[in-house]
Amino acid sequence: MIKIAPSILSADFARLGEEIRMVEAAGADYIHVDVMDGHFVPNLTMGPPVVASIRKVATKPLDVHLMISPVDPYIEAFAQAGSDIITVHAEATHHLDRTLNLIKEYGKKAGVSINPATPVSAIENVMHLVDMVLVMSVNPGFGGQSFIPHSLNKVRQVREMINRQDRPIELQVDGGVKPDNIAKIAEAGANVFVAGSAIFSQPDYRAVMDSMHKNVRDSQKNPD
Ligand SMILES: O=C(CO)[C@H](O)[C@H](O)COP(=O)(O)O
Repeated sequence: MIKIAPSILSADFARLGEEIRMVEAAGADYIHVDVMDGHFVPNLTMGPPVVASIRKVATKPLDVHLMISPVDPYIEAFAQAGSDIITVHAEATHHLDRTLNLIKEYGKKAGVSINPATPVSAIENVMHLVDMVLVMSVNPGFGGQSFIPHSLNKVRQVREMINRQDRPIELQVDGGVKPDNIAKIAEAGANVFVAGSAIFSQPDYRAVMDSMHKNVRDSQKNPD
């Protein structure tokens, strides 16, 4: 079973509530919220007040991806705004263990993300603290970029690290995920797929998500 997390970065912000209801009705498992600060990444998006507004509309878990540095001073605000999963970047904090513990102190699921240039070894000593690992398959900052092929090796490496743990940890991939590459990413070991432009650029959100599920199912039936 795979999960799909539409990234609202590519939604029509003037109709955000309606867009969230539409992707949920079309089969979204999580609502992926990209928070960017114009410092850690070269773009600005939204903060806790927007997450709090989304919380009133969304029925699915809010999967909040913080691309901000510093990050610790903002964990409380994003937790209180109604985030369910808070993911931070290994590159964005000097004390990753402390940051992940802070998320857990607020009763939230903790995710850790690594950029394309960061080796998986950067997170091996915090695996016992995380509920999700997010492998970025583009350099974060913008939707609509192309999937970086060497990310597949990192997904395989993280899957091996997860398999060595004694509890389930989700493995999410974000950036350039499309119906035509999702099966390969799933084969590498990912189970949660963030997709922004692939979904929101199409008129029929359900058709895109259905084709993602179908392509993964077909490749599992007929592995090459
Ligand atoms: O975190 C992100 C960018 O930093 C976005 O979630 C990601 O890029 C999704 O967009 P797309 O599916 O269009 O690549």
